[in-house]
Parts: sequence; C-alpha cells; structure tokens
Amino acid sequence: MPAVSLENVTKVYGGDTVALDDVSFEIPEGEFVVLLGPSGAGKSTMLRVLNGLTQPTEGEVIINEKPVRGERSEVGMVFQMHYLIESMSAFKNALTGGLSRSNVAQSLLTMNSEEDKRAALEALDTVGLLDEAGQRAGSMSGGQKQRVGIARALVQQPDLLLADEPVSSLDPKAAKDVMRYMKEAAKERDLTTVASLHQVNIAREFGDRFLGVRDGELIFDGDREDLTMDVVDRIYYGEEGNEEGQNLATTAPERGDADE
Ligand SMILES: Nc1ncnc2c1ncn2[C@@H]1O[C@H](COP(=O)(O)OP(=O)(O)OP(=O)(O)O)[C@@H](O)[C@H]1O
Repeated sequence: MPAVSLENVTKVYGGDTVALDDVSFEIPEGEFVVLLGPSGAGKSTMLRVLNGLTQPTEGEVIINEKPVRGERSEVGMVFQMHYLIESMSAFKNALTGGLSRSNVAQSLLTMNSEEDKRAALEALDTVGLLDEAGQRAGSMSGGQKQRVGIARALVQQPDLLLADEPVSSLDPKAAKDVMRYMKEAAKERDLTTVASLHQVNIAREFGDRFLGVRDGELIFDGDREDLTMDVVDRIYYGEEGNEEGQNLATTAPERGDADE
C-alpha cells in the first residue's frame, strides 16, 4: 500500500486556469521525492492538494489509505519563508509544531507536555541545532532558521513531509546543508517527503525520485539516472527544448515560460 497516492487529480482555479491536469502517481513510504517544474507549472498547487489546503476540482488524494479532506495534522510543511516567531527561541519555535496535536489553550499557556518538549529537543538534534536550542530565532542565519522550520514540522510527527522551495532564499552551501539535514531526518524516521526545488543540481544530489511538472501535467517520473539534461530541458522549456543552450545543471532559469 503506497503512503501517498494522487488519483486523476485536476485543479482548476477560477473556471479556466488548469493548475493540475489529470495527475496520478503513488509514493511508497519513506521515499524522498523532488518536484521540478518552471514557475507556474503547478508545483505549489500539488503540495497544497497533498496537505489538504486546496481541494482538487476532480480526483482524489489518499494518504495512508485515508482520503484527504481539509488540512491534515499528519502532514508537516516546510516553507520557503520559514515563518518562525523571531523573538522566541529555536526550542519554543520547534515546540509550536506540537500545537496541532495538543490542546491549543494548554499550549498557549506554555503547558506543553513533556512528550512535546522531548520531541522538540530530538527534532533540533536531528537538524544539528541542539546546542542552539536556547538561541533566539531572530538571531539565526537563514539556513539555521530553515532547519528550525524542519524541526518544527518534525515535532508534528507527520506521516508526510512537504517542502515548498525550502532552500530558494539560501546561498548554495546553506542550501545543501539544509537539504542534507532534511534528507537525514526523513531517512531516520522513514518519512515520506515531497520537496519542490528550483536548483536542479541540488535536486539531483538529494532526490530518490523526480516528478517533472509542466503546464499542470506530470511529464516526467523517474530516478536520478533517468533525469538526463534532455529531460530537464523538456521540463523547463517544453518540447522545443533549450534552444539558447542555457546550463540547467547548476541552476534553473529565473522563471519558466509556462503561462501564468
Ligand atoms: N489561488 C489561485 N487562484 C488562481 N490561480 C492560481 C492560484 N494559485 C495558483 N494559480 C495559478 O495556477 C497555476 C499554477 O500555479 P502554482 O503556484 O501551483 O505553480 P508553481 O509551479 O508552484 O509556480 P512557482 O514556482 O512560481 O511557485 C499558475 O498559472 C498560477 O497562476
């Protein structure tokens, strides 16, 4: 039984913008999947239907045998912007990941359970920030903040981890560090992960499997060996290919040529 399946999912916004067009795939438990595609291809929409924030117009999303209807607490999210509370410590920020599971009133009164506190410290350890647990989030580097964001998602004890362009705002070294920690966290917990990335070289380094989306359609589904430069060009430039010969091995284009 797959951990995640999309069955003929179509999402139409406003009656005429087809963001996802009859997309189907299955992801086995523990797989680390990278979503590639130009700007406007439908990557964020795919992540949003996976966590139930957006309802498909047609089709079904199933996570651990249950159809997704509305936002699910067992789906953890890591965002491009980390959305941390900058005045609070890394530890307190990680703890907020437990909010969706525990009683909100209790959490607001900072009566977090011992279990949540232990989970927050374990998650900070997983992302290499145990020694910085007491540090104010606002004083951390961009990469460290993103790692706290990952820890917060882990505290939620999700069945599925989704990351929407988690390293877009980071320099290449920090981006690789963050991806390394995310991959290790996923491996340690056998956590199914779907991350959208714009940096093809980073995607190639960390992904087990790659889904290529273009104009709302799933046009590629394969492993690292299958992800040739021709395939990358087809994902970003379409059937006409990359006529200007830009090198996508190191970076994706600033923006794709998909309709927006
Ligand atoms: N809430 C919305 N209302 C109307 N149209 C939307 C909405 N969200 C996305 N779209 C449209 O759906 C299409 C897919 O957008 P989506 O944000 O999923 O693409 P993306 O691949 O994540 O792009 P990017 O890499 O720029 O974030 C685009 O044409 C976009 O303009």
